[in-house]
Amino acid sequence: MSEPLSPKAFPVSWDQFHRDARALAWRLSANGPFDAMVCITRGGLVPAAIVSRELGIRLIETVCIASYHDYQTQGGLQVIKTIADSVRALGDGRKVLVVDDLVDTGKTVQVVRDMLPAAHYATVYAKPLGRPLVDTFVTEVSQDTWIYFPWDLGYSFQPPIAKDAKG
Ligand SMILES: O=P(O)(O)OC[C@H]1O[C@H](OP(=O)(O)OP(=O)(O)O)[C@H](O)[C@@H]1O
Ligand SMILES: O=c1[nH]c(=O)c2nc[nH]c2[nH]1
Ligand SMILES: [Mg+2]
Repeated sequence: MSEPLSPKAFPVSWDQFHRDARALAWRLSANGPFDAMVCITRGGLVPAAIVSRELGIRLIETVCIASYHDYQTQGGLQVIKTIADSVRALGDGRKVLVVDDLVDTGKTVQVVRDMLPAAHYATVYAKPLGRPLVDTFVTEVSQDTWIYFPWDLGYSFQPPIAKDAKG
């Protein structure tokens, strides 16, 4: 793996992610009710499970987009699967909630906004460049921060902070 491009790290535990996703659901409860949810895979699958449970949303669809192919480097956006007809049949998306784990540059959310312009866009975390593209989020981190999600992490030895200390 190459050196991180973002110097700051924001690691998120499962507990913290659950709390933050539930906080997102609390905020969204003022905007609903929603007839359907679209989650942007894969990262959006996890908050989608938590938010749909809290808000009682049963029609859940995916839009499958990949863009970060090489760790922290964004490549061309690939739409692997577009939004299903069951959601398109609801119109321009006025009562549809679109969920993702985070918005960074905003390019991913923009692609979905072009498909469903009137939907409500929500992410758990946001960075400044992408923030204007979402309607609701919980926590903002700086643009030079990389968010480490619990599904990408494992337990490993941490060297002590002081260079001469022994672990
Ligand atoms: O705002 P942007 O700069 O477009 O980046 C945000 C997107 O990047 C990540 O997805 P990724 O493409 O890495 O795929 P994944 O969800 O399958 O991990 C993340 O889950 C967001 O969907
Ligand atoms: O795990 C991730 N952390 C991030 O900060 C990020 N930004 C875009 N894509 C991302 N994936
Ligand atoms: Mg994603």
